[in-house]
Amino acid sequence: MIASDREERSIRCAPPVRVATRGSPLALIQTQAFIERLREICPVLHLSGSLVRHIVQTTGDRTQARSLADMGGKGLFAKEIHEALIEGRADFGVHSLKDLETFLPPGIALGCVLRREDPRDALVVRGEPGSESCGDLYCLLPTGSAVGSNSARRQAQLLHERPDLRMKLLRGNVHTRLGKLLKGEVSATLLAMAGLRRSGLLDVPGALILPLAPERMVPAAGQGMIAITVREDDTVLRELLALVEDAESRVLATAERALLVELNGSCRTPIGSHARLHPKGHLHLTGLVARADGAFLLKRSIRGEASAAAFLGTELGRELRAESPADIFG
Ligand SMILES: NCc1[nH]cc(CCC(=O)O)c1CC(=O)O
Repeated sequence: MIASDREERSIRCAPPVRVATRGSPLALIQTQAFIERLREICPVLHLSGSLVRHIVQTTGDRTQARSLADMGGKGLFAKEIHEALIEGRADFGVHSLKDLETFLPPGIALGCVLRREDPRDALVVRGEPGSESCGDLYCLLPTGSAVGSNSARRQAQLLHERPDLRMKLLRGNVHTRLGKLLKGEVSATLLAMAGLRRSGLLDVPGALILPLAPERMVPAAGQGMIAITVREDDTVLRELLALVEDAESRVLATAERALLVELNGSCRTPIGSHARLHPKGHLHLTGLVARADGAFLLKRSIRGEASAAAFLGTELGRELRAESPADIFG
């Protein structure tokens, strides 16, 4: 039984397996995490040459546009990776789930998600540990402080609490943004804990990292999850990915993304979507819709059976839509 199981698996992961990824430091770290999981399931992939990394430069990496939203938002980091799969140059694509468009192109499937890292956003402020004694995180920022962020979702939620803050665009990868903060270009920035943690940047002298509760700063759908894409018709590799999948994370991703499907907002509409599983198997989903200036902000939650993840996302999406001004998803 076990022997035949093994035999079957070794057939199913016949090398070489080619993994497409962006070349950013975080993308490479995430790709390494995927490769390690794959090798646990499929030891033959330890052999040299059995696993090939294919680095793809995406539109999102190339552009210096003012803001990614101006260029069409999400998917800008994924397009060339999808093309590599469709054209048969690679077998798997590695993505941050939150950067993956809501509707994948024909022929591309979401093969699996890996175990979720910390899904929270963090406010990162210049300062030394110990200076966060004021009781409330945001009070570290004097009135009128400049905060660097390109995310309409983060800006909206911060401005809703602190309309006095000034938002500045701050592009670049996690390292670049931290560098700009330390140089004094801005007083603070907002970053994903997952990116900071995976990049080993939780302990940077001069930068104080203050994680924000998901109820206060609702994360993006899929935040903290690595997603693997695969050709839809590649049944063999899809079965392999099913073994890599983290089932709980997939349930969370399903609920969070069903909300996006229902709202189908433009990439400029700030939308937050965050699911959690409670010990008795209940799923708790929080959704957020706002205007980028924070003047309008709507937050709602829903609870239900984890097996109804997609339904809960759709229901909460409907509720948010019904209560929002008609023009907000324009
Ligand atoms: N928008 C870029 C991006 N895409 C994924 C991450 C971090 C990892 C994750 O959230 O899964 C980041 C950086 C950030 O938002 O701070």
